[in-house]
Amino acid sequence: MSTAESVVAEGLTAAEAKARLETEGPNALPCGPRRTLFRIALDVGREPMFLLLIAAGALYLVLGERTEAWALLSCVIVTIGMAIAQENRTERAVQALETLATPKVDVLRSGRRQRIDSRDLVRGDVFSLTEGERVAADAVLVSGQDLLLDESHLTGESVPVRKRHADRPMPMGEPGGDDTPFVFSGSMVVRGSGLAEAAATGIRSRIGRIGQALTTLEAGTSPLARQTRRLVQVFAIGGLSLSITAALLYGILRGSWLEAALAGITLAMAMLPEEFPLVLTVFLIMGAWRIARVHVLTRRAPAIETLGAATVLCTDKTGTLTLNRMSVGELRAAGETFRPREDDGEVLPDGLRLVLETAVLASDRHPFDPMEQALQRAEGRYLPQAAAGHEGWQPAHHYGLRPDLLAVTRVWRVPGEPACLVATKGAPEAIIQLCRTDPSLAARIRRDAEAMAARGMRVLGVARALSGGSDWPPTPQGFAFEFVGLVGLADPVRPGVPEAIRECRRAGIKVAMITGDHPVTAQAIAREAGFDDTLGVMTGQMIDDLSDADLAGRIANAGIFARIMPEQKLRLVQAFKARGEIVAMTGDGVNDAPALKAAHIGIAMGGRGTDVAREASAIVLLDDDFGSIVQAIRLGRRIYDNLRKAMGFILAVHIPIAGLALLPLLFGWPIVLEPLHIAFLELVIDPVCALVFESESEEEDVMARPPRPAAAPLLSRDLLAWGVLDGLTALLLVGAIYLIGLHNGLATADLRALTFASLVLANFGLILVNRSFSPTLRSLLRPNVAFRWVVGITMMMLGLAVYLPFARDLFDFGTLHLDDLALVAAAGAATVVVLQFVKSTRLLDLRR
Ligand SMILES: Nc1ncnc2c1ncn2[C@@H]1O[C@H](COP(=O)(O)OP(=O)(O)OP(=O)(O)O)[C@@H](O)[C@H]1O
Ligand SMILES: [Cu+]
Repeated sequence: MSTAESVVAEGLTAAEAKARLETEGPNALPCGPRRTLFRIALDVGREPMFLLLIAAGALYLVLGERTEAWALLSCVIVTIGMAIAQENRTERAVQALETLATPKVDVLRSGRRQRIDSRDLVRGDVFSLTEGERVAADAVLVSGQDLLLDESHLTGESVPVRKRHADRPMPMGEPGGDDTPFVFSGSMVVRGSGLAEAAATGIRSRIGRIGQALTTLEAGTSPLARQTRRLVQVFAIGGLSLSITAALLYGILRGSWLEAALAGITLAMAMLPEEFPLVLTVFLIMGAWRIARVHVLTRRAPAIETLGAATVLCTDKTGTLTLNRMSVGELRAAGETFRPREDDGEVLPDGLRLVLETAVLASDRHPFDPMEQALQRAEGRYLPQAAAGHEGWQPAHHYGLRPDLLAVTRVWRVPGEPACLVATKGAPEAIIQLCRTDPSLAARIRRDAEAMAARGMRVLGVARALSGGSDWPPTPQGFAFEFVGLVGLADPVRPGVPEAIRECRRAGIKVAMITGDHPVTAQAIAREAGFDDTLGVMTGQMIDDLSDADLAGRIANAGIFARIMPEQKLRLVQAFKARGEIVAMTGDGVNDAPALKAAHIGIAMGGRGTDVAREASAIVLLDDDFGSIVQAIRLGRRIYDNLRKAMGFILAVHIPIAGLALLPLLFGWPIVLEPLHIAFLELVIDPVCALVFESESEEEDVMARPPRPAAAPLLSRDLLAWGVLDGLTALLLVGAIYLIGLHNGLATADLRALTFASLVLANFGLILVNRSFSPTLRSLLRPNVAFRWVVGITMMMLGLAVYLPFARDLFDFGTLHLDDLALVAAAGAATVVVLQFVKSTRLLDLRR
């Protein structure tokens, strides 16, 4: 404390702090609204099915039919359960940023140390850093002992950085790099302690600014959820008006208003499209699970539907397209070239020793970076003596990678030497700049570097300098560097990537590479990976020089974006979006977060990504493999297809149910479907049947057709027509059986059992013809385990309902005889035959 007090005597006074708190706001990040249990209960209570069941149950109670009433009310529990399960799924995206806030902090106010809520910390406050705690605000360190901070949430660098206190007041700087005095809100103090003067709090802090950028960008609501809601609305309004009309007619014609109400409710239940949202939720949850099996984690359910519509896929290069398994592929200096083949007895030419040695000296001693690891391995192989010789050298200083200078510089104290050795490596342009080489040498270096890059290698320039003192210049530009040579690092393209890219191209998806690497390297890798070579290259510099409108115009002809800074990714996403593309984008760093959030599908890297990137993304790639993205897209298309099939099916099955509830009412025939039957069909049989589509395998052309237009409706005109046709066919067949039974003088209970069973069998027929968009017999018969299960379970439930005395009484079923069963089976078979014939005429295109 003694040092601290000498630097910052007193800290703020209470009055100053209070005034600042009022003008600048609390030191906290805004957090998203949370759903309360009350809200969920309220939403469930508004479910129409819930209300109808309760109404029907209440009417039964009034009518004195206890058993029916309780059976219906137990269905209420089923709806509540389903609704809560559905609610629970929504937006569980935990805000990592929120949890970063520390609750308490020690501050120095008027010379006294006191503990306050971290919310109340203001700019200018002197506060303490403690091991194991997160830093409360962006601040300049004024005293500190042996401080190590984990800044990975800002830099993505998982190795903790060392901090050194400032001995004079200074403005805030950048995160990353050792021995700076700047600490940042949300970083973890890994070791040591200190005092710091707050420079920015709350939303003004760096993490707050990122959080700010994240919340101001619209994530966009799921178009599918919106469409489903509209579908439900249209159907519900239609169904309700029909039900009310029927109830009024019934009441007027027959005079019994209580029964009229019951009939109306029955009809409404029959037509209520409550399965639509249910199926959507289930398919998305199951879809998330399927996608997880190809090592892709879904964080936001809507991403699954959007995946299938993606038109542009922007991907990182290193680690996603390539293995990030670097090896030294070439060394060059003064006309000499060496390409390691890793044979025994290979020797490194003398003229290239210095290149490799210097490159290693410009690396961490225990490197984390795969490039630096590769350099160290090469040194161990070709220069074991040099590696051993550097053991005793002491690291003295370090300059990290910066957007404006793509180079890493390290200063070493050499035992027995008066001067320190400064080694640097980085992008050739950066090294040329550092060495201030004359134009002819610069031109030669560029030529060499490009020749190496053309072989797909990442090229680093290497330079060295000697430095006397211990007073290091603020930037590496302060040293007198001398150019040493070039190192090329090879990073093989991931196996499977060329196939995955070919698949994307066939599926009409444009793949764009976004890389920080040199354009020539990027192009070489693109060629190897099988990118569309008619597309050009754009660099970060070119992008900076273009207006948003020009960028959106030019971007269509580019497939490679090289020397891009993470901050520029957001503009690229927005330019693609301005062209109406559906953009999927990968990223891993903190700076990628706004772009990931802005993309339709943000894809974070699970392996090397930061938490912030993950939180901003819709999906996380667990194995960082490009191939997995393409598999996820393929699954996304399949899930969407299956969802459409299920929606078509649901539309269809409502028609016979509603028809059989309505027609007897109109014509004065015996009523066979009562609320309980309908509840059984609607809450048990239909949803279970709809599940068959979830496990339906993909259409043969799933990756051979262009992405569906983003605005394409879920139920297209053709699919709608097909669904109605399906339903009418089923109604016709089941209605015919009902009339045959009626004609043969069956008792109402027997007729009810017959009709109900035919309805279930016709349902199976509808499943079969809806399983594929294609009319081939093969697609009709392809295996689907779920279908067998559903048929088995449904038949069992039907059997129990018809033959179990208790259930038979509850459902008011008569007996089914053998000839009845034959008729029932015929209903199912006829549905398939008729509709399969219709499908084979190909008058309707169900695919879109
Ligand atoms: N450890 C390092 N030492 C020296 N230079 C480096 C180092 N890391 C990166 N560079 C330089 O900075 C450039 C950009 O690197 P960066 O890591 O930002 O690329 P990136 O965007 O991750 O690229 P990619 O898309 O290939 O993953 C590199 O091409 C290289 O020239
Ligand atoms: Cu329904």
